[in-house]
Amino acid sequence: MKTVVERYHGLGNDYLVFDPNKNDLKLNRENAAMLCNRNLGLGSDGILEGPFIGEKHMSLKIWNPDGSIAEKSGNGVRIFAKYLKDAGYVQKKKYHLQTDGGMVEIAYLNEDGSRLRISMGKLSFWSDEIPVAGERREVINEDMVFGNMFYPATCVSVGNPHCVIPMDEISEELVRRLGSVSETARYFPERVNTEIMKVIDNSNIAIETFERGAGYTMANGTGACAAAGVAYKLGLTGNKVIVHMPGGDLQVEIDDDWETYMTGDVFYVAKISLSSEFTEKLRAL
Ligand SMILES: N[C@H](CCC[C@H](N)C(=O)O)C(=O)O
Repeated sequence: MKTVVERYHGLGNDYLVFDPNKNDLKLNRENAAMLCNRNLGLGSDGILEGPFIGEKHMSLKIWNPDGSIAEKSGNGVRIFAKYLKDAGYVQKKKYHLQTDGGMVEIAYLNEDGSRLRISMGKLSFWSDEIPVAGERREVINEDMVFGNMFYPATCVSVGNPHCVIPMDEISEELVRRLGSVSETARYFPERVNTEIMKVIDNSNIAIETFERGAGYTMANGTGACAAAGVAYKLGLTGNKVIVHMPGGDLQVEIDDDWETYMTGDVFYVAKISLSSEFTEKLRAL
């Protein structure tokens, strides 16, 4: 049986969709990492495995390129929803999708499903829900030491853990340097996604992101929601912001009980058929 995957990206954050209903290869942390390897495999910021058809809802499994599992991915769920439409799994314009980080609601905004609005669930700043080590508290503007410097960190769960640091100037170089330390810092029992954030005005922010289990990426959907939530929590912006990232923009809206909505595009790149030699190599891992 040929192993076939589909490549999509959301604002340059690229994913492979692996449908277990069409492939007999079983994914594990080793072969998922090999598939995502940009030299030895296909290269990707992660794998979206599914759909798993449940009684009431479909679900997916999100693999990071280091082989770890992510509870949620914002670009990932937009891409997966586009795949579900492309592959004929869904006819509705609105439905719920189950992730390990909670239920999200998908809404297609155009005919081909390339523009979507996702309700990403409720943000939580509570340490035990992110998680952040130490006594239970909201983790707001806490001085955290990364490397040999203090940074004012506000941490938030979007279903996956985020550490957001407001800065006057942001850059790829800075988030790579900081994120490679913060990802595995002692504060974060389950590691963390790091976003550095520049507030432009009351309805615009810019971020650079270093993802847990993936490193630097051109865009981060849950990261955009996390940064917008932190900017709003700190009173730096209103509840509707455009999040500017190197790969493009996402619109984020936060309602009164911290339910968060993300609107953005995705792009279908290719259907890829793996060689039998590579499939056998993956099967042996
Ligand atoms: N690496 C992240 C998951 C993907 C996040 C990002 N690609 C997104 O679009 O939300 C984690 O381990 O939590």
